[in-house]
Amino acid sequence: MGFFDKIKKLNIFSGFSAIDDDFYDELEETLILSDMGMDTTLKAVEELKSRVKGEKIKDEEGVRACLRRVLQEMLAVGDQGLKLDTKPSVVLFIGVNGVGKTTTIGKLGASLKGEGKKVLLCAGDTFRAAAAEQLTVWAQRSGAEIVKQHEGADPAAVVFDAVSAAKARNTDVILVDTAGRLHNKQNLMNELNKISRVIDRELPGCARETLLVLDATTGQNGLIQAKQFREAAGVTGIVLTKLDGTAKGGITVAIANELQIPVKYIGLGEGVEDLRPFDAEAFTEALV
Ligand SMILES: Nc1nc2c(ncn2[C@@H]2O[C@H](COP(=O)(O)OP(=O)(O)OP(=O)(O)O)[C@@H](O)[C@H]2O)c(=O)[nH]1
Repeated sequence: MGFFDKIKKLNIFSGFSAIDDDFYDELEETLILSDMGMDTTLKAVEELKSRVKGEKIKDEEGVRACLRRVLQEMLAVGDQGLKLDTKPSVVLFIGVNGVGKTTTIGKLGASLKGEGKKVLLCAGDTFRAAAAEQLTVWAQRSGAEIVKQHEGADPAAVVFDAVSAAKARNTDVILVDTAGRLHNKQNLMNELNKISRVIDRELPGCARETLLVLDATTGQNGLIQAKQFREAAGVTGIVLTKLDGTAKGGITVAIANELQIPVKYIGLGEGVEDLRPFDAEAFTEALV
C-alpha cells in the first residue's frame, strides 16, 4: 500500500457527526496519533475552530476543506523547489546515520540526470569507507560521475576536488554526501564551515542548498534531531525519507511548522524512482 493510501486510512473524520467539542477532541487525538505533535496539532485545531466559527461553516465537507487550507498554510514555509540556477550549483546533504542520505543523493542524481543535467556526486562522508562504495554504486546506477578519496580524508579536500572536476567538466550540479553527524555540534559546524569556505572561495555566488535528511519513522525524535541540526547548519530544506514505512504523515506538518523549513522531497522506498518532490496539496487531500 502506498503512503497516500495509508494516510487516507487514518480516517481523520471517522467520528464526525457534528461540529462540537467531541469532534474537535477526536480530531486532536487523531492528529497527534499521526505524529503531528502536540504544539502543531493544537495550533491547527485552534485555527480551524476560529475559521469554522468566523466563516460559519456548518457541514463536514466545509470543515474538511477548511482543515486542508489550514494545513497547507502551515506547510507553506518557504520555497519548495531546489535553487540550482548557477553552473555548477551545490547541494549538501546532512543527517544522522542510516536516515537515507546516500540513497537520497542517488535518487536525486538520477532524477536530475533524467532532466538532462550533468551531475557529479561528491563522497564527502569519509568517516565510513562503505559510504563512498555505496555512493559509487549509485553513481553507476544513475549515470552520474563521482569524486572520492580514501577513508579518513578531509571532507573539505574531497569537496575541493569535486569543485575542480565540476569546473573542468562543465557539470551542472554537485551533490555532496557528508558525514554530517551530530556526535558533537562543534565538530559538525567546523566540518560544514570548512566545506562552505571551500565552496565560497572556489565557486563564489553559486546556488547552494543544504538538505537535512530525516527518517519519518523516527517521528518526534526526528524533530528533536532536526532542531539541533538547524542550529548547527543553515538548513534550506528537509528530505523526509521512509514515508512508505509509516502512516504517520503528520510529521511533515510538524516539521514545517516547528522548524519553519520547507519539506522539499519525500522518500517512498528504496528504488531509484522513489523520491518525489513534496506536494502539499496532494498530501493534505490524502490526509483529510
Ligand atoms: N523504505 C525506505 N527505505 C529507505 C528510504 N530511503 C533510504 N532507505 C533505506 O535506508 C537505509 C539507509 O540508507 P542510507 O542511504 O545508507 O543512509 P545514510 O544516511 O547514507 O547512512 P550512513 O551512510 O550510515 O550515514 C538503506 O537500506 C536504504 O535503502 C525510503 O524512502 N524508504
